[in-house]
Parts: sequence; C-alpha cells; structure tokens
Amino acid sequence: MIHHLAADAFAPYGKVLDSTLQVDDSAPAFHSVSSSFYRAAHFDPGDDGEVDILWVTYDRTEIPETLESHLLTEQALIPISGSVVQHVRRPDHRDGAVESFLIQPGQGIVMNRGCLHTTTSVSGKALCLMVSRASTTQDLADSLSHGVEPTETVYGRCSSSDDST
Ligand SMILES: NC(=O)N[C@@H](O)C(=O)O
Repeated sequence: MIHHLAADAFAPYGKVLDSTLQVDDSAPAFHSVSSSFYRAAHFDPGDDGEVDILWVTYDRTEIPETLESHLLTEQALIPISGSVVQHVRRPDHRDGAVESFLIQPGQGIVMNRGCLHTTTSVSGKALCLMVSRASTTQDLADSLSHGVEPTETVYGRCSSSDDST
C-alpha cells in the first residue's frame, strides 16, 4: 500500500516538506504577490557535518532488496520532475513493516538520521534534489564505485528478518 504523504503518518521517519503548507507561522517568511518565501525545515547534517546538495535520479519501479541507513545525518529528498515512492522503516523497529509514501513534485521529506530507506520512481526517470552530509556522500560514492564497505551507511533488508543494522 502506498500512502499519501502526510506529516502525522510520516512522523516516525522524519518531516514532510509541503510547498502548499506553511506549517510554522513563527518561522522567517515573506509573502507578496510577486514572490514569497518561508522556511520549510531546518536540516541537521550531524556533528561537524557539512551540508551537501545533490541531484539524484531514480529510474526503477521495483523495490530494491536492501534499505540504506545513514548513521550521522538527516537526509532530504525533493522530487523536481517525476514522482517517487519512498520506502521507509524505523531503525528502532527491527521487525517493523516497510511503509511506502508517494512524494510528488512540490513535496519533499527530511528523513531522520538512521531512517532505513530506499526509493523507486513512479513512471520512468525521476529527478530529485537531495540534501545530505558531504562525508556521507563521499563515503557512499566510494563504496558503490569501488565495492568497499561504507562507514557512514549501513544496510537493512526490506524483509526485516535479517537486518545488518
Ligand atoms: N546519495 C545518497 O545518499 N543516496 C541514497 O541515500 C539514496 O537514498 O539514494
């Protein structure tokens, strides 16, 4: 079952970014006919972390067998073109079910540090903006490119019986 993205349903995994909602009237904002802005969320890259902004594409509708969990940082994902489905599981619920949330352009998420996740596209290639931690990006790129174990990311399986987390 794919859930529509709602703050309360996604709360165990992180925050929802919804461009149609200004959820915090106390946050810095400016509104005018020609241009408006307001803070969607803070982002925490972890201790001594450097914020990293990435372009990410997904072009897969089959859910991968493994989930990723970033040990040091939150991670934001904002679809720019095409919708994605974010499949998530709480790290403290080893036998917890994987829940799936549809994220459409104009929406986004900020996953909690450690949130187990993987992403699929709805139809063809989806282009997303991702906010992460620079050392986690480098560590993951090195791992995926050269087959070395990452140090800032661990993996779990979609079926919760044999997690490596
Ligand atoms: N770059 C990066 O961290 N990507 C993964 O976390 C992912 O979920 O795609």
